[in-house]
Amino acid sequence: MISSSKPRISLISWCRRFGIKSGKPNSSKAVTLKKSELQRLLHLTKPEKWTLVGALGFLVVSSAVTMAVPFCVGRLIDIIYAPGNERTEAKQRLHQMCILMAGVFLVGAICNGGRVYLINMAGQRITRTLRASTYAALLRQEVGFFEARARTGELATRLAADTALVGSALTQNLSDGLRSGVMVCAGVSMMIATSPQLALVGLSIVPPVAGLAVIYGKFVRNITKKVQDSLAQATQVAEERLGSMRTVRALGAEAQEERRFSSAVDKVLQLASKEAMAKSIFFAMTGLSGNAIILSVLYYGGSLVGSEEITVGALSAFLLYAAYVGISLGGLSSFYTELNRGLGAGTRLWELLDRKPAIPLQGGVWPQVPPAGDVVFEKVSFVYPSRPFAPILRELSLHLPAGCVTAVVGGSGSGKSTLAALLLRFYDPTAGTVLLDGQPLSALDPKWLRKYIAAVQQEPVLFSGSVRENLLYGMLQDPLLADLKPEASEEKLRKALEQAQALEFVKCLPDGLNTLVGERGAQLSGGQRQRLAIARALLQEPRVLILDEATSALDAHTEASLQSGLGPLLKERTVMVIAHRLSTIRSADQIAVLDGGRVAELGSYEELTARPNGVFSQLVARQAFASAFQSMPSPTPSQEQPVLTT
Ligand SMILES: Nc1ncnc2c1ncn2[C@@H]1O[C@H](COP(=O)(O)OP(=O)(O)OP(=O)(O)O)[C@@H](O)[C@H]1O
Repeated sequence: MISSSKPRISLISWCRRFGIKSGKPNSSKAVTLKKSELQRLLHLTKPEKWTLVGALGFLVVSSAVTMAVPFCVGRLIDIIYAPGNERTEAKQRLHQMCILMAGVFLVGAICNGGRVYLINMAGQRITRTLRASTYAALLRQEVGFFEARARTGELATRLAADTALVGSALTQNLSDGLRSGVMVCAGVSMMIATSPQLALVGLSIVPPVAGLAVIYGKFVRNITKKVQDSLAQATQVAEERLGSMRTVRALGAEAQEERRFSSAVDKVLQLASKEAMAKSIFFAMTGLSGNAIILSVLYYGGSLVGSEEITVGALSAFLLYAAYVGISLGGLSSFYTELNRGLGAGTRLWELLDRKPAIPLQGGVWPQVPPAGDVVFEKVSFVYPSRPFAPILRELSLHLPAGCVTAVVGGSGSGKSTLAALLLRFYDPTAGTVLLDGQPLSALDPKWLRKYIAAVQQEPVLFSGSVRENLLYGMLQDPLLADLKPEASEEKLRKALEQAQALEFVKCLPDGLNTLVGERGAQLSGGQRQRLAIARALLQEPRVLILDEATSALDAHTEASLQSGLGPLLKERTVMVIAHRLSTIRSADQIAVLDGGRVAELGSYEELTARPNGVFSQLVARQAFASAFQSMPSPTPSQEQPVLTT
């Protein structure tokens, strides 16, 4: 005899093996089936309610047809086994019954097809809405959110896979589950109506299977979240590497990348195999239970037929109902599995959809007049959210007077680009304030702010599309830039390109302004990308312009003509120039030298070079020494921006 404690021990070890703790709440990362989450998931179906009601109607009819089959088959068998003296009448009834059944089957098939179509359409629409709102939620997040971890690939997976999982869990799966539920209820009722004793034998298996299903469902929810997480990590690895193919090739890192990706997908496989193991145990047990029912019903039913308590037809109908109930119970368990997978994926999506960005996209003071452009950094301290223990700026104070060109210089990593990022309000300072015309940036509407501040970043990015689309990027749809609509005139485009020294090369492109630039502008040179980015910024006609190493990829001649072309334009605005080549900032109104997270020196080029031991003088001296090597060819591995691995 098996002791009563034995199954408990094996169940506990089974649970442990799959990371389910019995009795106590699961680990903090575990997903529990909360009523509110289920409600939220179901809420997504609201816009599709009429489609789903239609599908439900079809479902009821098609299920009724299916459940009528065993009854009809039972009657047919009894007709076939009719005694000799009733044979002629039986033949007629058989004929009528078959015609009736053929008609009913046709209706059933049409309803089933209709159900599947409606459900699929509803599923696709829910997935579409979910994708769009997740993408919108992503776009609302502050810049720091995307840097917290290397996560663009992960986010792409959420957009593609998690949304599809939730969409199908709510529609296809819900419909199949409902169908199974209806069939189980109807089948059980018919079993009881046909023979209550037989029904008792047949249904004795349901309670233990239901218990198993609860444990299994909990496990599937947890493992789905883990599988989706590790899949997202694998996608992240692949996306980053494939997007930087030149660097991978130049450094001969293909084999290393192959191994890295293999180990990432190995993790997915490990988790998926746990899931498969649980699935196999569950399905094997439910299948075995189903067959055990059929066997015991046949055995017990046979004796009932022998004692003439039920007919052969009734036993056949009962067996068919039992089989349908068994299949539908299997369907219900799949429904339960998929619902839990949907919940697992849903939890990850809610995290994104509910996240409030640290810096909102809009909201705040919207001044009626454009700013004069007076910028003040007042005792600004800053650490990056992803590196909270590495202070970059320490109580830095700096005034950028309106209409003046301020150059910001300093050693590599001294915080120059960080200063620009704070001015664009990509981040908020951890202490201190950045002011524009005396107003803290945090009080101003970020949309208003970015209308008047433009930046040409150190590594300007162009998107796949034409040169024209890139120049007008962000302007076409923005009603705030109405003065540039419709599509900044050709003349304006031409002028901006001319000022950015880009007109000549754009003219030489195969389709001029309509030439496609490739992914991230890969079909253009670094210098061409920089000049297009400058033209894009000029088109915006900003009051404050940030040029962060904006001309670093240009040859000395093009850079000089660009500077002389830009000269008059820069006079009208507040300009922050970040430059390594110190010779290019001679004409700046003032130069701020960053060192140790503060402004170490401030003055004109002449004033600063006049201080023999000053930080700026040392920078100039070091650069003069380095320029002695300029004529030597640089060993740049590729044209791609230098890429570091995560
Ligand atoms: N997104 C980020 N997350 C965390 N740390 C960052 C981030 N960006 C920059 N840093 C760190 O902040 C410091 C300042 O970087 P920043 O880009 O402002 O320097 P920089 O003076 O512009 O350098 P360079 O002249 O080399 O471009 C560096 O130590 C850098 O490692």
